[in-house]
Amino acid sequence: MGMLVNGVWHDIWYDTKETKGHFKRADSQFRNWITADGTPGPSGTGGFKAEAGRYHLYVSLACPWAHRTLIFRKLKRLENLISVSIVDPLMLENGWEFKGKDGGTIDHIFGAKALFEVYVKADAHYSGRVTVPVLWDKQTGTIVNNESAEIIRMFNNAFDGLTGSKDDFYPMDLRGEIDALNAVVYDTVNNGVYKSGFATTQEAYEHNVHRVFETLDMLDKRLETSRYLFGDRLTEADWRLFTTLVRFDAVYVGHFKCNIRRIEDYRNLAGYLRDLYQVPGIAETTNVTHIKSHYYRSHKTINPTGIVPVGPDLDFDRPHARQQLAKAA
Ligand SMILES: N[C@@H](CCC(=O)N[C@@H](CS)C(=O)NCC(=O)O)C(=O)O
Repeated sequence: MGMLVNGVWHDIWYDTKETKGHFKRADSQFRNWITADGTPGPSGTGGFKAEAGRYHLYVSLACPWAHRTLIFRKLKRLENLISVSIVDPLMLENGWEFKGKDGGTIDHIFGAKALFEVYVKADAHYSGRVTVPVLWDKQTGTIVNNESAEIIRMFNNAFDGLTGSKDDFYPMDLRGEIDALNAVVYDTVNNGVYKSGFATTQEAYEHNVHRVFETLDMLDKRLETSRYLFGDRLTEADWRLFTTLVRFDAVYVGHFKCNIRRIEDYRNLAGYLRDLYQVPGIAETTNVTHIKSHYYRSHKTINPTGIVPVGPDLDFDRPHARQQLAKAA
């Protein structure tokens, strides 16, 4: 674990001294957008036109943020248009590395040993964390964007003219409501589990872990009568929640101490999670071995022995019976 300072790698862990034990996630720095015609998107500059074979995605199969982008690449039929490199699950003194084994790949673009080398190629003076996902432009030789929330929005429609896909996970009439729910789920669930797990004071941990479960309880109620978060329409809000839920019982309950309840204990969230997992293509994007091995072996301050628990027994293929709700709605 570490970061780049003016293009030079330093092996340092998150500093929580100035925030009374609270973990604060830094903002992503590359914020350009791929658009259908290359005009600028909501932030950054233009020049990134949707083209087959031009872009490359760097991901970790362990990372919930990167997982979002793999899901959208799959659902929006972008696999033949956008290539992928997969880092090794262990993130230690060199940060994310390419090992080319056990489900990870080499760096298909540069043959780099570590992801920080790719950041330095984009900006020789980059200072900041070296995170996945990274969306790379082979044509201009730079990082287009390293913020998953924005990458999935690009994938949702920028390439539709090339793929013919009509699926829209951010429909115009729901945008306001999706944004509002995303904000709560991001703060208290997606990032909430990290704020609980990376807390270094009892107070910071307790504050955040209660908020995780307040939101999960609220979502469980919402899903009592609704198949997905917005009725029978699958939206990006569901996929953003999914990548945290699918990791929850395997790592967040134990490793991040989010153990008030398990997802399996929730009447509706448990079936909802299986429903999403069983959407064609999604199981292929989910790698529980990478997930467990990354968290338990990379965060030495939380789990110094690096021992990976054997359980729990997870079976996301069990029936979920949530189709009934869609009919009732
Ligand atoms: N806001 C970013 C967060 C990405 C992120 O924090 N990824 C983690 C892996 S789950 C990472 O690469 N961390 C490395 C580090 O912080 O040094 C996004 O959603 O794309």
